[in-house]
Amino acid sequence: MTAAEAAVHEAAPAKINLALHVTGRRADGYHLLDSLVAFADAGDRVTARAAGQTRLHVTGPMAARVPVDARNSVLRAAALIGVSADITLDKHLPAAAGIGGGSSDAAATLRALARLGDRPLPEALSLGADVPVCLLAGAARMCGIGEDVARVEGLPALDAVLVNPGVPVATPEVFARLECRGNAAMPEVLPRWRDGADCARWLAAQRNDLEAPAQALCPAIGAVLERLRAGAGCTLARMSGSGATCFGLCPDAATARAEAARIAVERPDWWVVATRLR
Ligand SMILES: C[C@](O)(CO)[C@H](O)COP(=O)(O)OP(=O)(O)OC[C@H]1O[C@@H](n2ccc(N)nc2=O)[C@H](O)[C@@H]1O
Ligand SMILES: Nc1ncnc2c1ncn2[C@@H]1O[C@H](COP(=O)(O)OP(=O)(O)OP(=O)(O)O)[C@@H](O)[C@H]1O
Repeated sequence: MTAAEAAVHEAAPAKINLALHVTGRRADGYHLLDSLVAFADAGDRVTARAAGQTRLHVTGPMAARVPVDARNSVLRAAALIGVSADITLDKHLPAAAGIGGGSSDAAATLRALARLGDRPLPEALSLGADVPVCLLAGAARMCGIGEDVARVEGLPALDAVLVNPGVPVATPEVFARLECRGNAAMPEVLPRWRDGADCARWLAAQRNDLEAPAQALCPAIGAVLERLRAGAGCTLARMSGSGATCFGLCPDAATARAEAARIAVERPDWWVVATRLR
């Protein structure tokens, strides 16, 4: 088998918290969550080839934003699974952006190295609270501190615009600024949404409890939400994770592309993509 044939590719899609309710706090300071999570068709890409020693190469438009040493979530994941490989991370997602870039890269690395080394997937929570849901990489309800993940069947595909203002936001600082830590969970049983519009209406009654503390820390989030709401195309605009990326839901792909084009012209310094969440 040639080296090219031995290459294993895994997508590392952006994680979007369609709703993120903070329902409590554990004694160790970690917060209890109830979150509806979907994944975009935009993301990073991990390629791994068998090698005697693990090496990481980072390429792509966002490569300069991530560490290339042992702090990189890809190398942390490789160490956890214990399979050595030559790994390329093609980085397209902004870092520290609330869309789980590092977590999705870690999950993609685990999937790739499990295939390459014929190993079972290890317990992933030790790599970060978002890594278990990123291992699933499909619509899910995430509870506990992130370890309790259940696939959600029947989430309609949602056309969306993702917008990041280029300001990194540190997740611990956002959680630390939360004023209320005992908020209501989502309904115990999720509805059967008829279509994307029905889902967007339901989501409008849910929340991201981290939006206010993140906005206090990073006022650019307010500007992003304001731009998403300025056009007629988005039926719902909300922040993902601990920010600063926000998403706008649109009735169809053409509207998402048009809204993305409008915002990219208004704010050429922002990261803007039209995508589909599922
Ligand atoms: C905000 C979310 O992105 C929502 O999906 C995640 O809960 C955060 O996931 P993550 O970045 O993978 O989180 P980790 O790297 O494990 O934790 C970063 C920090 O966020 C805080 N943290 C994270 C998850 C959680 N359930 N409660 C917390 O309080 C803790 O201060 C922790 O030190
Ligand atoms: N592969 C990676 N991609 C992005 N960031 C990484 C990576 N490895 C390590 N990091 C570091 O992790 C930190 C968090 O980045 P990440 O993109 O995972 O945050 P996030 O999008 O806020 O994640 P979450 O939504 O899980 O909170 C950054 O400060 C970055 O330096």
